Amino acid sequence: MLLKDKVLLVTGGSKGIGRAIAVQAARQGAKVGINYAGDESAAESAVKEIRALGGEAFALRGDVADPASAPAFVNAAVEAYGRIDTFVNNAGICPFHGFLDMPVDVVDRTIKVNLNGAYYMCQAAANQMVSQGKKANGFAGSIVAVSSISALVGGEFQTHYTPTKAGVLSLMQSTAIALGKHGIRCNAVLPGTILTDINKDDLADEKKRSYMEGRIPLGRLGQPEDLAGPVIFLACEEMAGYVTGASLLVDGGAFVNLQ
Ligand SMILES: NC(=O)C1=CN([C@@H]2O[C@H](COP(=O)(O)OP(=O)(O)OC[C@H]3O[C@@H](n4cnc5c(N)ncnc54)[C@H](OP(=O)(O)O)[C@@H]3O)[C@@H](O)[C@H]2O)C=CC1
Ligand SMILES: C[C@H](O)[C@@H]1OC(=O)[C@H](O)[C@@H]1O
Repeated sequence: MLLKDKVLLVTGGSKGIGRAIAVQAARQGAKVGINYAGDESAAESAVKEIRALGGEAFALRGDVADPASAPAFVNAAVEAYGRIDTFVNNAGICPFHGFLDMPVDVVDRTIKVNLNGAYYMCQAAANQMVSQGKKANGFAGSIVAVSSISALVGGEFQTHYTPTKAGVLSLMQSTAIALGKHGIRCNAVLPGTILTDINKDDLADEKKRSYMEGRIPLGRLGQPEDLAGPVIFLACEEMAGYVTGASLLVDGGAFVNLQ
């Protein structure tokens, strides 16, 4: 088991990519904490799924856009498990909308959740890891952020969203520098198009869905579970102890497929 007795927290862990990470972390021996925004029954079912595997989990409601939600989540984990080892910043929204008539509140909310929320959460997690100090092996913890292929390429209906994903990637690069001396590694995963609630409506358009599928050399859209292995790898100090400031595309090859 790659994360035996480690503590892993994940924001937006009740559904989609975050849930797949939480479940795989529990399979790998981690004790898990899940943050979610509003859907209590999804969070309860994620906790139930982990406990059914014999794992330990708790869920805490909190809007990541609220700076107070970050210390609340970290403190709840410390109360439950005594420490944190890996923090996965995953919560995000993508309300598809055209550029020219983009409402101000949609831009502001997307930035507050995806980028400001990532900043507050990673900062709170890092402070906890620094206060725990380095272990005998020199590591104090790791942070993995779910950025996106959209950090590197654009989207007509994602002009408010893609800058937040580029921001999250940049945040991991700068925190890798700021936190290296504390024994904290910071990395990003960049998913391609993964089938979750976030794009259910967008991909209900069959024409768009088959266009997106056609762009992927591996021949299929992603599943949330496709992200779990890469995140666990980056979290695991035995496997990825010299990896920090890195970004890992998990997109079935979509990014490199020009023609
Ligand atoms: N799916 C994809 O194709 C891709 C997704 N990503 C990124 O992956 C991450 C996860 O997305 P995905 O799994 O697809 O999305 P889902 O919609 O399936 O899940 C989103 C999760 O985030 C939570 N959440 C949403 N807003 C907040 C908030 N303000 N505070 C706390 N939790 C919140 C949701 O909780 P609740 O339901 O309670 O609101 C839910 O647990 C996002 O950052 C997204 O940008 C990146 C590239 C591709
Ligand atoms: C939500 C989209 O389907 C998804 O979000 C991303 O970050 C990817 O680039 C996809 O566009």
